[in-house]
Amino acid sequence: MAVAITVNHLRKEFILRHNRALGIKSRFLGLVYKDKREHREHFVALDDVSFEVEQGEALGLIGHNGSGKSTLLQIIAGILEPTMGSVTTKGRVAPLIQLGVGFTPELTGYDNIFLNASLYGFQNRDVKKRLKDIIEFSELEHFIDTPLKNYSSGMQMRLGFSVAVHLDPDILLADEILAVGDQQFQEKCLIKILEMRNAGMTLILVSHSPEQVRSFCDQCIRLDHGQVVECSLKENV
Ligand SMILES: Nc1ncnc2c1ncn2[C@@H]1O[C@H](COP(=O)(O)OP(=O)(O)OP(=O)(O)O)[C@@H](O)[C@H]1O
Repeated sequence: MAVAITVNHLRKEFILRHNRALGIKSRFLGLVYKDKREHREHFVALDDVSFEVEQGEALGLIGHNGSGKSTLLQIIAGILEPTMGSVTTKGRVAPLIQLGVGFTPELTGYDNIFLNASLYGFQNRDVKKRLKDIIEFSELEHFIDTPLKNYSSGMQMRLGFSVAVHLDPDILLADEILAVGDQQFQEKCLIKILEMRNAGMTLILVSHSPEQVRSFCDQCIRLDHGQVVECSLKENV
């Protein structure tokens, strides 16, 4: 089997600023002297993370709040740069990571479809061929000429999901995005993901639902404070 995603000794540090405790004097001195300014901490969000996902395989990513799951997905999607390490992906990656990423609030749903698809490298003429299916799947026909800023979070998710899955991704990165959809739409999305998996798509699914991970994934990884902890679908999820 060919490998679709390789994550190689990934490390991500964020800088945390601690300036709440600074008194007026220190803040004043901080304006003049660099070393008196806020205290900065290098926070390690991902620590030496390595794994591979084969083509057509589905990996479940689990872990407590703040364990590094979204950070990892954003690095795989190319949205964030790692501090150290590397990621390679094979094929077209569709990141369903954060609501609103790749969309412009002032533009209508219709215009956002073209904008979002262009970020995946699609020409307008190719989008037009898929337009009917994208709008129909999202069930947003009535609101498609409304600016995105007037969409609810569930409506934004519907549009984002519909665009992503109609652009033939080889790899889908899904970060709890379905959580904001209503139950009927969630089920429709899960069926669509299953169909795409059957057609050979690779999937990374971040979820807090053990049931979802067990029914969708072939293997899983648990992150604990940014480190990979072994995880077995049968015993740990
Ligand atoms: N831009 C940033 N600056 C500073 N710290 C950040 C930044 N982004 C994420 N972090 C920190 O990195 C850690 C991992 O965050 P991340 O969002 O990846 O966790 P998560 O596992 O997806 O959490 P959840 O289950 O709550 O979605 C957290 O402690 C978070 O505060």
